Amino acid sequence: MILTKNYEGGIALLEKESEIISEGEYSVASISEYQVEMCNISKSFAGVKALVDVTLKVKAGEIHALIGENGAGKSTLMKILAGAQPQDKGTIKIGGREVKIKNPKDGLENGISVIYQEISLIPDVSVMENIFLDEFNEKKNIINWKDLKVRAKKYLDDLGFGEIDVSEKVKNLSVAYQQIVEICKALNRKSTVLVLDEPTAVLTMKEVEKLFELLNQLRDEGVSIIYISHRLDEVFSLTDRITVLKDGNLVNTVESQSINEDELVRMMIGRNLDTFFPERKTSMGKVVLSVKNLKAGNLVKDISFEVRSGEVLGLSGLVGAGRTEAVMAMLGIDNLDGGIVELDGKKIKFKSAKDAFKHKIGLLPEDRKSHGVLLNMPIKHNITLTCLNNFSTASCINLKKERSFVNQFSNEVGIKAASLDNNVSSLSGGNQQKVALAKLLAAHSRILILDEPTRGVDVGSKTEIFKLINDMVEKKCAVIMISSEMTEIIGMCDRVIVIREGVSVGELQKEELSEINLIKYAMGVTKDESKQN
Ligand SMILES: Nc1ncnc2c1ncn2[C@@H]1O[C@H](COP(=O)(O)OP(=O)(O)OP(=O)(O)O)[C@@H](O)[C@H]1O
Repeated sequence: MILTKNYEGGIALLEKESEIISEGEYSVASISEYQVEMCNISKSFAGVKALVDVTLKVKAGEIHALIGENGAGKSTLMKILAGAQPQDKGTIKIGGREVKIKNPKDGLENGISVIYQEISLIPDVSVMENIFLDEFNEKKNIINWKDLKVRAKKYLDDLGFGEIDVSEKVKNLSVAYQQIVEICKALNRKSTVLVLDEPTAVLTMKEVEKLFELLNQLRDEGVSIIYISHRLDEVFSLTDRITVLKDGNLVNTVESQSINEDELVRMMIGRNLDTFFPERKTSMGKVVLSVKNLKAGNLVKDISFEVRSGEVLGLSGLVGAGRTEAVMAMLGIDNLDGGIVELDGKKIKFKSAKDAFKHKIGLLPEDRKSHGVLLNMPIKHNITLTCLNNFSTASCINLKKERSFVNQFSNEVGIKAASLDNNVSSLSGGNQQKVALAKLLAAHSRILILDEPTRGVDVGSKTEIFKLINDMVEKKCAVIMISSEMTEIIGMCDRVIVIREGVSVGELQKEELSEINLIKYAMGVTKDESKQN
């Protein structure tokens, strides 16, 4: 297969070089308006209809949003396009020509690159090796490391991420930086179809801006971009057309300019959304947890905060500011190099997450797949893992009691699953996140630390999750919430500590919370100046 430009600036896929007549002109009978045509695609997993007769058509030089509730079938459709999963039925055309994409190699050869929600880089090798991985093969046994370094650096500089060390192992990078490395890898493949699954979930506003600039640039170069997101503001600001899926079915494809947010939400969830941030009765108690002058590794230099029972404390800041790292060190998961942690006014040193859990402190980790859930265990066991004692007598689990709890609880959290006996790995990304949260809520912790609690969760379910958090807070639970979504911080928190470059630089009360104030603190503007706005 040969990928070449067509006369409209789009991309054509030719079988032989002889099909090219002159630049931009070739002897293929018909050239489709669409770069990607997935027609009547169906897919089932052991009785679960993930996709039913879905058609998706994406033009060259278009950013096309693919949206829908958790479990609607978005990732499955993209996995089929990339060759990660076979469809049961339906055809795929790329550049007007029908193609059989049987495996990921076929996907790559057809110019398709997917950046999944869960990063798929090799953690133990360097940034540059990950970017150029496709270039390593047995024929090329001499690697020009100097050249790789220069080229990797250029990609990162061009994207505005020159601070990433190309020789650093990927596992040592933040999730946001790992995502940038994934994008560099796709760019190096000269992909003509780029799929991004929730790419901004871990990026801050500044990084999102940079990413959007890059995506607009790629669109202008004729790349077809399929953009999966639960953030509707992004969908409107970035994309040209939107395809909505619901329960595995196509609802519609519309021009982004032709629809407003309420109409889109109705298409997605089949109803209106009343209040996004539900009301909470606030009644704060005394300080339950406090940290002073926390120091850990290079990222946590001097962080102090305290949280009261019945309070939601936000930790805000740019990606890499040290929020997650501070919490990990506080709980003894990572090394704590200095500072004081107090629980109920008494000095304490947690040895591990398990130790913290014994003190009724629960953590919802940022990396759901590695730390939040046990993927190869049933959904029901994941949920009751933290509260098995409630259903056990004399080391025997009362299975009936356990099942009834799991049924009720998974309903409350809104987990969509064919059966709660299925493994968590069979769930969509957003539903896995809900299992991680359910597991934590079921433990009835008195202090909850939620790191990006609604990552990958659809709009309707976000509201449900906020209600559950509010219920816990009304029962006097103290919540520490780390979130890159500023609207979420503003809508949910009673108070916010802003962290910049490993230091807690400011505290904002509820009435002071605004995007502009949060950004100013995060970027280093003094408190008095920020309050004037
Ligand atoms: N490997 C699998 N085994 C069993 N069921 C699966 C598997 N992969 C997906 N499913 C099911 O297919 C349906 C669609 O899932 P998919 O991941 O495509 O949803 P999604 O729209 O991407 O959701 P999200 O927004 O949560 O990422 C879900 O019901 C899911 O549980």
